[in-house]
Amino acid sequence: MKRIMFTGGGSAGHVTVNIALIPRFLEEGWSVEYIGSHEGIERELISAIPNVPYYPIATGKFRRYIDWQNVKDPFKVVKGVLQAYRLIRKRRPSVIFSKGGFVSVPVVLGAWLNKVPVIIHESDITPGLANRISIPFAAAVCTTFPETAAHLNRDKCHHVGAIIREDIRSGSAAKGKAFCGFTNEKPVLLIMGGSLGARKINKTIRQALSRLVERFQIVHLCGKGGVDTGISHPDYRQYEYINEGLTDVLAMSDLIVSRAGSNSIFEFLSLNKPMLLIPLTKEQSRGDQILNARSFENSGFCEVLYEEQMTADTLIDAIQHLFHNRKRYTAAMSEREAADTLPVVYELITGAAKQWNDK
Ligand SMILES: CC(=O)N[C@H]1[C@@H](OP(=O)(O)OP(=O)(O)OC[C@H]2O[C@@H](n3ccc(=O)[nH]c3=O)[C@H](O)[C@@H]2O)O[C@H](CO)[C@@H](O)[C@@H]1O
Repeated sequence: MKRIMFTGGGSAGHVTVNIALIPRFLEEGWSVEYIGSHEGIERELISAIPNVPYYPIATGKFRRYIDWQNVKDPFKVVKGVLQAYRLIRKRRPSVIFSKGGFVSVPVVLGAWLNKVPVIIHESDITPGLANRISIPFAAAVCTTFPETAAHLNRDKCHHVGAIIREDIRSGSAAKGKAFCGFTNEKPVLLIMGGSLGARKINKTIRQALSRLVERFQIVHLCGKGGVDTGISHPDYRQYEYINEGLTDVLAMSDLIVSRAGSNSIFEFLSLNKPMLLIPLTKEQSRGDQILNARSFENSGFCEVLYEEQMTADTLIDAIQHLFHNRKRYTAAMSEREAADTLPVVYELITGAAKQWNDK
């Protein structure tokens, strides 16, 4: 039986691309397995998919800052490489698909030592650290943005576009309203702080809440530990994270305020949802979300509010401005030609697997 192993984790953004691809491989009769970390979000998300065994391995973080964990983590990475090497030797996949995140580095090295081809996917304009380390060991790199080729070995690069789960358009606004218990006709504003939440956005939304609920019903995805149980209002719903049911919540939303994580913004784009993006700052990240947000802004798909300028007042102004101009954004988004990415990526991966098997 043809076997593919997926890897990637740490944040939902590093798993959702895999979740979009896995059904295609299962439908085509492949055996699909996943290598992730012991404690990352990927464990929970992948365990919910039937027929996909999950193998946890040790993993360490590659930090840009000083932390006592920096002493321990290289040992964890070495342990992870050994575990991944043994696992891949035993399971003998014909290809590995890596979405990135720290757990993917030991897997890519384990695959390379076993001479199993690796296909990488990069969601952002500039590659993340885990992918930068992994790319020399990979057969090919799929990119979401065409600009990414400028940062990589062009021979390995394939611009495929965003890989989005196929069910993203299947949501029902009525089910979303029932899920949230919304009963009136006010427009729905979705606040999404990225899969890991966003403390500053959460705080500012709550400062602006009494004014925002006058005009909107609000769904707030706050991230782990972000729910404030002291706030209760019939037009305000808070959740740490929604897995099942997110498509319905997206279908019901009229406007979205979000971080500029690549997967989320391409999902909003595919649904033509007017969006206000608040990218992570350069201090909080490598600046990838700023580039994502600018690219969308230049295409006329979104408005951007930089965190440094965000107060309750500027946030309310920006949301109102977006609401007034929502039709312009929806029109710009619906005019673009959306690529059918999944079949292209499927061909690329199966092509690499075939070449390896034919050797
Ligand atoms: C802090 C950090 O490192 N962020 C990075 C991380 O983003 P992060 O994982 O936060 O965000 P993304 O937007 O890329 O992906 C989030 C995914 O989670 C889903 N979702 C989110 C909330 C929820 O309640 N339910 C749910 O299903 C979204 O629909 C989306 O598919 O990876 C992205 C892609 O490499 C990068 O662009 C981000 O810069």
